[in-house]
Amino acid sequence: MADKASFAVLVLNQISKAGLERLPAGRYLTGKDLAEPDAILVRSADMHSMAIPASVLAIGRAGAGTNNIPVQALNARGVPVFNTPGANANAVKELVLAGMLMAARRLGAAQHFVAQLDGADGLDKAIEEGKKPFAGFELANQTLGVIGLGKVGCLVADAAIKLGMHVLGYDPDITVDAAWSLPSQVQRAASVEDVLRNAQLVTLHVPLVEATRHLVNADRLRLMRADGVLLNFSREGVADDAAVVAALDARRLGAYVCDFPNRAILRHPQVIAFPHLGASTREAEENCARMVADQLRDFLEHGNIRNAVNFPQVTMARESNWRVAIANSNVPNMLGQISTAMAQAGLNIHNMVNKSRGDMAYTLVDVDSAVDPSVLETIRAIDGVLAVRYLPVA
Ligand SMILES: NC(=O)c1ccc[n+]([C@@H]2O[C@H](COP(=O)([O-])OP(=O)(O)OC[C@H]3O[C@@H](n4cnc5c(N)ncnc54)[C@H](O)[C@@H]3O)[C@@H](O)[C@H]2O)c1
Ligand SMILES: O=C(O)[C@H](O)COP(=O)(O)O
Repeated sequence: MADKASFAVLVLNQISKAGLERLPAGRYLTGKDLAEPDAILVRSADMHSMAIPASVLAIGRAGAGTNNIPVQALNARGVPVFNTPGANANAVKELVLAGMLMAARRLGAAQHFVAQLDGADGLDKAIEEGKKPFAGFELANQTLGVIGLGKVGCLVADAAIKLGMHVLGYDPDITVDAAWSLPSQVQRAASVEDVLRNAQLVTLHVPLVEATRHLVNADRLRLMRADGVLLNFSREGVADDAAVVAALDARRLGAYVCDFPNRAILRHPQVIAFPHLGASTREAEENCARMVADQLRDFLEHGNIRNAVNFPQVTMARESNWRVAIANSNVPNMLGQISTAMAQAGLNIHNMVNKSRGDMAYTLVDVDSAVDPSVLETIRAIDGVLAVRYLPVA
């Protein structure tokens, strides 16, 4: 493990230099072979099967989805999992637009047709004759259903309105900010079924959790129009791909645009698949890397928590040189026990913030003098305390 004034950060995926540069070399050691890291930076690497070292204090996901990270197990260790809400949303929106246009105008098949022409005499005739199967439809005046109106879904809805489409949106837990960001023309759907029944194109922008696994399944696919287009830029598993292929084969669905190829959909003529490219733009990679590095650094050095998927937002400006950060279960009398332990050690609390989210609570305490290690041990021993860190200003 790095000494007190520095931190080791294990980097599991390619993270943009723009972000790694925010972790100054004098204080941060970054690399892919660190045995006892203080933190881990990750994109889509699967961490479920990985033994996460006991030294790890935080995980930073340079992106939105955290289904590749064992968040529940990390809760029990009091380890926050940071992500970067919105930092790659524009990149995904643009690829969704590309996917809709590719499906509507049959661009993949049309390009394939041109690529296999041999350029011999009669090329013009071959082109004019051959283009007939690729006539498509225009997006303007079509209805797009957007399931999940978070950072990506709201941008997609807005872009679709600007293209002259009608938009039907569904999100039972839409945030106030997201609702404010939506154009007034977006219609509110009552259910997933409502969207599938009434939209020609349907795009999915929900996280993969147990409640959204196979959100679009065989029964629900039957509600879609036979020439309908389903777009999945959420995650593999949000749509039941076997059921999608069955619907395509039975001509009950027109096309499937998907960012998560797998054996079920590979080489299907009505599938347009990308190799998980939604966030793969220079801009998105830089945005995500910068955002996650800044959040990780603020946590490691000051205990502040911004954009953790499993912790409340907790930030407090430094007003003294001695800070203690405590993660604990959200149960009664934790604050009382923590402040009693401090008072019994003669520590005067200068400033304090405590917030909870679900089962998790987090406390930052600034005190007026240095904290003896024995006080930290006393706090660690309190039933329900998950993690304790001492963060003196060096
Ligand atoms: N293809 C890619 O490269 C790429 C890039 C970014 C995000 N994603 C995926 O897209 C997901 C969404 O990204 P985001 O940045 O918009 O996240 P977000 O957290 O801002 O939005 C997700 C929205 O889904 C809503 N939701 C959850 N369950 C729902 C349900 N059952 N029905 C309808 N809405 C539901 C939530 O209320 C939230 O508003 C991510 O979790 C990730 O899996 C993929
Ligand atoms: O959830 C996300 O942010 C995207 O799926 C991006 O994944 P990536 O960082 O592996 O490109």
